[in-house]
Amino acid sequence: MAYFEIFLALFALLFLSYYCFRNKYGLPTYWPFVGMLPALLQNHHRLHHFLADVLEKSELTFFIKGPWLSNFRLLVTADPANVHHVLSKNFGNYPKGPKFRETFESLGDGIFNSDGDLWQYHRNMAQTFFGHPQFQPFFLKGIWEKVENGLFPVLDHISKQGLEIDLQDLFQRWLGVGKERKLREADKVADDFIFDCISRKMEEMCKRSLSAGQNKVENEWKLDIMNLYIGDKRASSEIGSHTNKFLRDAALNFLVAGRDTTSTALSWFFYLLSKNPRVMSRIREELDMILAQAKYVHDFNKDDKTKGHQRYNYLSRNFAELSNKLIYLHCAVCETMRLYPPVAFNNKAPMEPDILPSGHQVDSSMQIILHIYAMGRMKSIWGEDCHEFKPERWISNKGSIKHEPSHKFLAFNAGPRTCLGKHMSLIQMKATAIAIISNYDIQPIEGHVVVPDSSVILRMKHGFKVKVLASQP
Ligand code: HEM
Repeated sequence: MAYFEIFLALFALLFLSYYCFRNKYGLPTYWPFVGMLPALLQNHHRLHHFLADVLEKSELTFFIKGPWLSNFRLLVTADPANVHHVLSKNFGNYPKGPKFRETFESLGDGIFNSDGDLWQYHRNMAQTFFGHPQFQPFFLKGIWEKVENGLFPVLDHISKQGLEIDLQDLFQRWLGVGKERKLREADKVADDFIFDCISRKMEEMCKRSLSAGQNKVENEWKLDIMNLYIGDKRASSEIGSHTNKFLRDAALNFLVAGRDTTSTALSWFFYLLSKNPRVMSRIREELDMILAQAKYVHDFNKDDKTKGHQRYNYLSRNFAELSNKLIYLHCAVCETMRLYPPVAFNNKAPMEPDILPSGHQVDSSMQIILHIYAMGRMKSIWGEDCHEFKPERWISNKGSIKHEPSHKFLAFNAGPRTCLGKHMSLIQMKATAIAIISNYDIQPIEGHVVVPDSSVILRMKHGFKVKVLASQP
């Protein structure tokens, strides 16, 4: 009997708490002792979507409080004015902070994990490297080689054998072909690989500087970012000595920066195309129109089975001159990253108390989450049709690409820490799209469910299962 009474009392307490504390607007409830933890746990499998719902209902900013006595206090925002304030206007007050560093400890002292002088140092090095006049042609040549030697043979094999594959997995492997792939396997292997590269580079550089003129050596170094670091004379005085560990951290950060983001973006791009055949047709039309304008249609006939291949050959050989004509393709790529930004959120730690443009007060006991995924799905930012995949929203009345400010389209971050690989990855995605769209049809496997994971990199939780067919003329 006593048990029954205890049970009744507990039940009554729970009911009363629910009645008193539940949030009537569908927002997470703040419970005694446990704070908002229950709502987060209940939605952990669809966290980004859940937070987007919450932000839509709460004028774009919401304060999440954890259990009593814990210091779990998160201000989540999708408000472009707040984003602009944190990432640009008051940039100095919002470093990544020590918690970010703890979470991503394996990235060490690389650019992602650093603030202040160390960050500025890495940023300058990377800008010198990516801004080198030889970089762009060097990078483009690398992409086409990777497509022809790495991607086509695999896709041909898959299509001839009629195999089912996970496209997300394929992109991840393809962009991590060869030595880089080892990075995925384990931290230890990653370290061994990078340390090995560093010592080989140091040896090579010593030999070269003994045998060649100094000017020639310096020009070559700039095409390899690690050589740039190793050869940097300011290093020891400005940021401490260039130990192998420091060089390893620098290298790992650049490898991680480009690989997972671009492969994730490409996976969502082909997923959205498979759901929107209209967009796929418009991209093909655009490619054909570019060929027609270039008077490259002379020996095509309608049933020419090599048409796709010829289209690819022409576009890849002339990509540098033609890339600014790929307007619809560019818009489709941006639209993909609006709905599925490869980096789902950005984390900041205020140093001094501040008031955000939305009126929310922040201080050093909190973390701020700039929710990039949610930002792409807010009606107040992108309009009533914000959940639709519509590349046209990126095209201006004059037919050119519409510029959206980076604090509204945050996929590549904004302000002084804007992504340094933005231009590069857009080129890589458009080139890969041309290669695949010209030569293959990607057919999703029926019944396979594609949903985003809850992690910071917005990967597809169960991948993207497809068949690859050689494309019909
Ligand atoms: C679709 C592809 C890409 C997307 C969506 C993307 C997105 C981003 C985002 C959101 C950040 C800010 C991260 C943070 O502050 O925590 C970032 C930073 C960065 N990205 Fe990218 N990125 C992409 C490709 C690349 C590529 C190919 C590179 C070249 C290696 C690159 C290099 C960097 C670097 C060096 C930073 C650090 C900038 C800094 O802290 O000053 N990214 N990127």
